[in-house]
Amino acid sequence: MNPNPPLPPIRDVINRHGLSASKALGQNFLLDEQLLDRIAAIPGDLAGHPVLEVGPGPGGLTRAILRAGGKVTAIEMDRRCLPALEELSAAFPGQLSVIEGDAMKIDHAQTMGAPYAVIANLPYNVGTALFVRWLSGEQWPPQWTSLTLMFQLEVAQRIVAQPGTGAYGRLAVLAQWRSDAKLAMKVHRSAFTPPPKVMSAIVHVTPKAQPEGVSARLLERVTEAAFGQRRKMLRQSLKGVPHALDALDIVGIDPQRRAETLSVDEFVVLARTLGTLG
Ligand SMILES: C[S@@+](CC[C@H](N)C(=O)[O-])C[C@H]1O[C@@H](n2cnc3c(N)ncnc32)[C@H](O)[C@@H]1O
Repeated sequence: MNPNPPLPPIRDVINRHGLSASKALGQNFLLDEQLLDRIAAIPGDLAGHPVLEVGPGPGGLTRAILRAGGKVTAIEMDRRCLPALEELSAAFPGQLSVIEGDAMKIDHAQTMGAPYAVIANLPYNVGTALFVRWLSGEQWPPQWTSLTLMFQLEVAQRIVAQPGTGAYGRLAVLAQWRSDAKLAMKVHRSAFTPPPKVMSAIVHVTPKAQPEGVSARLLERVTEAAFGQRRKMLRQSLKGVPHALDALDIVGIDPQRRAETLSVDEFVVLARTLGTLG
């Protein structure tokens, strides 16, 4: 492995391959190599570790992951980026394979075959949809060992939010009930080319043991109903979920409380009890 082959600045790669940023594909590129190396360090030691990178674009973050020793499988939708990624693959022999396609339509676990870290700087809508997918599987622990993902700052804050705050909701419960989710780094909008309108942040998620006897699907059902009418009391918002009011009674949660006052653990206990009543 050659950790530091000489590479042209990313800006030159972008210019040489005519990779003008496409708004439709949510392209905001990171060019600062020091920043990229710091992002690639967030998951911990990547030497020899399989990494799934979604949306490599011209390969800025990709080269940082390769320098850190990761064995990268990168899924990119924009075929204009493929020649630049091929150059990167040649500079790091045997370390990078590129799949042209839509990451939403690809089975990641099957593609990777072994435990893998996920690293991605994606457009907001795709990032959130994939995040929900990575966290929603019934199989736990999942095949991914960590998620290191760039989000709009406001979305990152919703992921790590604590009860009693306006940001606390479905995303927080989903991210925290069987994972640790941390806001690892804020990234100023000026770090991107072109700069987006809002600030960004990187969230780092690692799986932890799943609480016994709780179905991911049932927990999702409860949080969807509870936060779907977040200003209402639970006795109102959970009315449509069979046995939910009985479950509140059994576990001793006051039905006059609102969703945002319940801790993640309380949601877990509620879903576990619901599972025994169905
Ligand atoms: C915000 S840019 C980031 C590019 C690069 N990783 C960086 O950090 O500079 C997002 C990239 O994701 C790609 N992309 C968008 N939607 C995608 C999808 N559904 N599947 C795979 N790649 C996608 C875009 O083409 C673009 O290259």
